Amino acid sequence: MYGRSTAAQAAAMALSGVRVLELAGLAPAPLCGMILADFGAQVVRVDRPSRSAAALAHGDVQARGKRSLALDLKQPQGAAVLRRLCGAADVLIEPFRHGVMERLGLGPEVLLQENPRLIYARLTGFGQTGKYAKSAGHDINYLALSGVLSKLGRKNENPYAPVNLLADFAGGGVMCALGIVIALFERARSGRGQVIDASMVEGVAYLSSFLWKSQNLGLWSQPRGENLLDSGAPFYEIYRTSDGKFMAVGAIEPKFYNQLIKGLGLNLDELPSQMSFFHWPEMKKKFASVFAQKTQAEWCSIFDSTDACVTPVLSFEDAASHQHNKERNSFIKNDEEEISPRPAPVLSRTPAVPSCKRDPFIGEHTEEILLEYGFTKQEIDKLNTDKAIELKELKANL
Ligand SMILES: C[C@H](CCC[C@H](C)C(=O)SCCNC(=O)CCNC(=O)[C@H](O)C(C)(C)COP(=O)(O)OP(=O)(O)OC[C@H]1O[C@@H](n2cnc3c(N)ncnc32)[C@H](O)[C@@H]1OP(=O)(O)O)[C@H]1CC[C@H]2[C@@H]3[C@H](O)C[C@@H]4C[C@H](O)CC[C@]4(C)[C@H]3C[C@H](O)[C@]12C
Repeated sequence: MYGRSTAAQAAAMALSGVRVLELAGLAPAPLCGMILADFGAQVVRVDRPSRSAAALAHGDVQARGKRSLALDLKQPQGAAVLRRLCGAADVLIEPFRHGVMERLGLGPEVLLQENPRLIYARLTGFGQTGKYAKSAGHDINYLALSGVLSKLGRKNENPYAPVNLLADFAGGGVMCALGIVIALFERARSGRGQVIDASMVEGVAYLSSFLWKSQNLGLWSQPRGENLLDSGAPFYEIYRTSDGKFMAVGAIEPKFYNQLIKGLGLNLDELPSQMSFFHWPEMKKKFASVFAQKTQAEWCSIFDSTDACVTPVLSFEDAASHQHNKERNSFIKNDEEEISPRPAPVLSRTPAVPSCKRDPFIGEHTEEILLEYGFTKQEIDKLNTDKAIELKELKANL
């Protein structure tokens, strides 16, 4: 089931024994559940029965280490099953708009009444209150409303959202996982659960505290795309090489900047001062013309052993096979030969031991999970007959 480590190491993981119910949703909640599973939690993903079209739309590519229970929450019997599961669980992650769980009779008041130790995590875009609480949205909308998107993008171009990494994942899935771990820690002292209102707008805004707190440092006094860290500075930029690849330059401090200039074969005395904003565009052109003269590999051989803060921009394939990342086993391969990043951070004594198994089919573990949570075979058969659940008979690969 687990990585190349032993089952004993898996049992020793930091979150071992924590029971999590993750209601199937889009991107952010599945990452939250995967993080908890990677660090040892027993995560059950509650899927819509596969016969529902919506089930397919929520293909969970972050399903590592999870099991799947197919349950129709729209049926009273289905909602009753979830209530019973929550009575014996530690964490519930719900990824729906405000009001959905209440309509299902599964709001926090009900579930926390029945299990005061439950940690009820509500991962939304806009939060449980406020003008947009019931509005649909996606990463780009939350990033926009947080103010962060206005700071991203090059001079004279529209603001740029970096895929759906910042709001969905950094400000959503990861922030929610942090909230759950904090609540679990607090429960060890108080014995009580609580509701986590994880808004992606606020999560990504919180991540940007440095931008807010550094407004008066002169770091952001220029228009977007003309500042030190937002593609304005020639020494904090990306340059194309002669073979059409790229090098990332982050030589901020003068001691590193001097090594950059040396590596480029330029003369510091013949260049404007490093922090001369006015000269940055012409310096950028100069650096670009120099980087364009050599291949990425040639620049790596020049800069790899220096503190010039210059690194190759690697594709996923190259990142997984890069010497540094291989030396640290930063990327792992599962039983299906799929490569993906290993869990981070690395804990020295109780590291994450990610599952190597393939992702679960919808409803693959319905019966196993219900039996584990105390349902009888008769109850399960009745639920199946009434189509409140879906049992997945794995067809033997004959
Ligand atoms: C890969 C694409 C997604 C990329 C990430 C994207 C950029 C994001 O930002 S994801 C973050 C979205 N926001 C949130 O998660 C915040 C909180 N959630 C919400 O705001 C909403 O859930 C919503 C806006 C995301 C969706 O709103 P929706 O109205 O659909 O849902 P809710 O209001 O929350 O209500 C849920 C209803 O469902 C009922 N429910 C839930 N569970 C069950 C259950 N077990 N049984 C029964 N019923 C259940 C619940 O009761 C609610 O019912 P009511 O409304 O009646 O109360 C992907 C984005 C789009 C995908 C494509 C698309 O779906 C079309 C194709 C579909 C096909 O099947 C597969 C291919 C697609 C092309 C598909 C491919 C990809 O998945 C996408 C591109």
